[in-house]
Amino acid sequence: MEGVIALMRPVPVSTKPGVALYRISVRRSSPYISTNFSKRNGCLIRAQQLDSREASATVTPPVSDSQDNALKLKVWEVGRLQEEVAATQGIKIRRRPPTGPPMHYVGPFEFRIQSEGNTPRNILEEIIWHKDVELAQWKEKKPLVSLKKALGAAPPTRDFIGALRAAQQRTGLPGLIAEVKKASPSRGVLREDFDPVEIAKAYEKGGAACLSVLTDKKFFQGSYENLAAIRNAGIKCPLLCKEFIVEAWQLFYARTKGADAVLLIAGVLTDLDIKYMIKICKILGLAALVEVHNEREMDRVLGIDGIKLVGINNRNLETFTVDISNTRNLLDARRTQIIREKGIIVVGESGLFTPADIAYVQEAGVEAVLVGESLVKQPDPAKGIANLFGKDISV
Ligand SMILES: O=P(O)(O)OC[C@@H](O)[C@@H](O)c1c[nH]c2ccccc12
Repeated sequence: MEGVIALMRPVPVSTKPGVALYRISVRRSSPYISTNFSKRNGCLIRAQQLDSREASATVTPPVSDSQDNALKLKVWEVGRLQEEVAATQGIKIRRRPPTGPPMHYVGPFEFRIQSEGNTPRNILEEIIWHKDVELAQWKEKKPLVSLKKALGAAPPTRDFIGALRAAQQRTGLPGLIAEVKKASPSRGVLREDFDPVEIAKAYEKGGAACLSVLTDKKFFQGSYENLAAIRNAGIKCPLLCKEFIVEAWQLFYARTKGADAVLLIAGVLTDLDIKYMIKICKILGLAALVEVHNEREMDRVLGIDGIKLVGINNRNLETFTVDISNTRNLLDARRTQIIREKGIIVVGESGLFTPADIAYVQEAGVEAVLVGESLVKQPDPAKGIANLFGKDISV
């Protein structure tokens, strides 16, 4: 079941008289299910599967002669299957309907009707749907082949996890991932005079082990230019590309912009997606911070091999409520045992403002923290770090 992933936008790749060949790409993470279909005598025939991984969708001859309708039907069917897979894993975030909101026709008029099915149900879903639209444009501009070429020119990766461990050993406090974050949907603009490189330098000076750089433009006013600028400014802290990743293409892109680590959100990605992306991260030398928010997500992630960094987000990305006791609640004795056995580092994320907050999550078992708002709002973010930890951790 997990091999079934939502399709498809048919792209004509060649047209000979009587035969039309289409490339059909899956919507989700997986380049391995790009499949060619050809149309002969009004029927769709699977012509070639480009990779050995199974794509379970098969195309049956369309009932009508309209190839377009048949494809749309398939898109819908496979999309439904994908949602079923996600639902069995407790994932509530749906992916954008691949064909966009459905059209309705009344006589000669054509219009879209808003319904539960074509309207995002919460902010995270809205972000993910917008990401799908953005991605379609980016991939057109920079197809995977060109990104793969650009990888050769990317700066080398630095050891994100090693930097967190070293900081924790040096200070006896959780290693700090300081976030370069201009704005967020829940808090609005956090800092008007936002100079990402200056902030990053201040974080490094203040003792941050690693940095997190928001790259989402629409909702967080971030950018990949910020990521690349920080990387090129000689900052030594390893960098996390803070993005809403739904496709493997984004991993390649992040790497070409100098990322050392990426975020994978378990509330958005199925187990299969996570496993697949972790493999690609390994190939690219990227660390993966896999983020969970609830017990179900935590247990899914603890069941996946190869994960070394798990973030517990204290903020619910669907409702924006923040509760730092979430970190403690998810780290009960049973899970803590698994985490120790697997050598996982847990990162406490969001809503950390005071030395008492840091002590609280450290007591709960985290070895690293991810902090944005409370640092970025300080006139001098380096001093902000000392205030947050209750002491200077730069030396
Ligand atoms: O600004 P805060 O409350 O310190 O939070 C930082 C970080 O945890 C938060 O930005 C975050 C955690 N997970 C995310 C996923 C996407 C965007 C942002 C986030």
